[in-house]
Amino acid sequence: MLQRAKCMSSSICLNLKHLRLIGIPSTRHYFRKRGDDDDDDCNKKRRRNAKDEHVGHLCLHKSRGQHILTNSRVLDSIVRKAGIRPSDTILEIGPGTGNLTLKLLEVAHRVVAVEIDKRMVDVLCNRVAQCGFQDRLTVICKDALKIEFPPFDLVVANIPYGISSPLIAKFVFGSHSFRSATLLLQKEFARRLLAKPGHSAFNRLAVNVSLVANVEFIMDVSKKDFIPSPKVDSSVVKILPKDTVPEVDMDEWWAFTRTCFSKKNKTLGATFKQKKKVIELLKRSQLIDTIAIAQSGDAVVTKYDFDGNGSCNEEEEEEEEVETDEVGCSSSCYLETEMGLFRDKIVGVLKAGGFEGKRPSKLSNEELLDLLSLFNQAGIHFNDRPIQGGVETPSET
Ligand SMILES: C[S@@+](CC[C@H](N)C(=O)[O-])C[C@H]1O[C@@H](n2cnc3c(N)ncnc32)[C@H](O)[C@@H]1O
Repeated sequence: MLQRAKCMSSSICLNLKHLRLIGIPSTRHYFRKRGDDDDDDCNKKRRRNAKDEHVGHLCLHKSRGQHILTNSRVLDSIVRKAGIRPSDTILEIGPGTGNLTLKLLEVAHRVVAVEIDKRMVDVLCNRVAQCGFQDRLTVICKDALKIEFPPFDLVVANIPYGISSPLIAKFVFGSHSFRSATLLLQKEFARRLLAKPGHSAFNRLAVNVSLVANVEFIMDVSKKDFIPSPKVDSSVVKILPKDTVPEVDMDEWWAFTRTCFSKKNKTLGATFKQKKKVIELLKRSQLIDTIAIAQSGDAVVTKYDFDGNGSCNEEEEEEEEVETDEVGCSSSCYLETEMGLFRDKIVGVLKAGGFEGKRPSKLSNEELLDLLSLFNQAGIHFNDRPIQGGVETPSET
């Protein structure tokens, strides 16, 4: 009994401290009754979710990346490193309870905060009003991935890690011009963003982002600096859009890097000789009728083995019913010839550019751009979508 009482009292002390650190005055309950929440995401089901954490009466949802940064020195460093001018409008994604927002409002002209969770918005607005900053804060209570951002000069944010990739794509490939984005990210993700060709972390994310922006490492942040502590450490990076970007159709570039980096350590020769890739490219390059490919594509994939590793055998060939055209050649036969020629064309481009034995993980953006240009000149295309006006972003950076 005595032990239980002790345990309860230490738990209360801890909660009060947490409330203060995440920005909620301990004398005030923003979430008076646990079942009284108007955000339907904080319903009973979610509260029962063992992954969520309660701090006082505040239920923090891990699924929404609700880890509140509480180390004041780290918050100050982020604001200092962001290079904010007094005239700047800052876009903050996921302000949470407002620890970073208040620091931003001390130095910036205006903050536009996009927060999906209405409970967080209530806490944020109350704190900001208490500091007298309410006239310089605009809060948008929406999903940051689903809205059109108003104009801004800088992004400064501790973002939910689950949306890092699409959010960064939205910034760097979007239509807004801005000076920089200072972002707190999961450490491994930050490493991938910063990776250079030849580094084990170098991947499609780094390739795509580095085409249009430079990324600088700012600092590492310990998991202990958050409430609740996440499982992973974090890093702050600064993304600076480049003044000039290569003239390349972005849809084509994204589709090209998706193909190249599907197996980033394979040689380009091996990747591009795969029958699946040849069929995809042939289809996209519109050298044969797309409907014909759609109708006979499956048969072709199992039947013709361009890279020597497939399951082509005579039985399969005999069993398959194929329609013959007027001159007596089957449509499969026609496709086989077309694809053989097309594969030779692809290999020819790779050889001519000296790329056949090279691996995507070691290529610079300049080399990748050269290769794409050689492919396009040869009539080989990667993108099957109509060219967009530059606002659309890749589904997966
Ligand atoms: C890592 S917390 C950061 C909180 C605060 N900025 C800080 O530093 O302590 C992420 C915040 O983003 C919000 N969030 C999650 N998904 C979001 C989305 N799709 N759009 C906008 N906000 C989102 C969460 O509700 C949470 O408040």
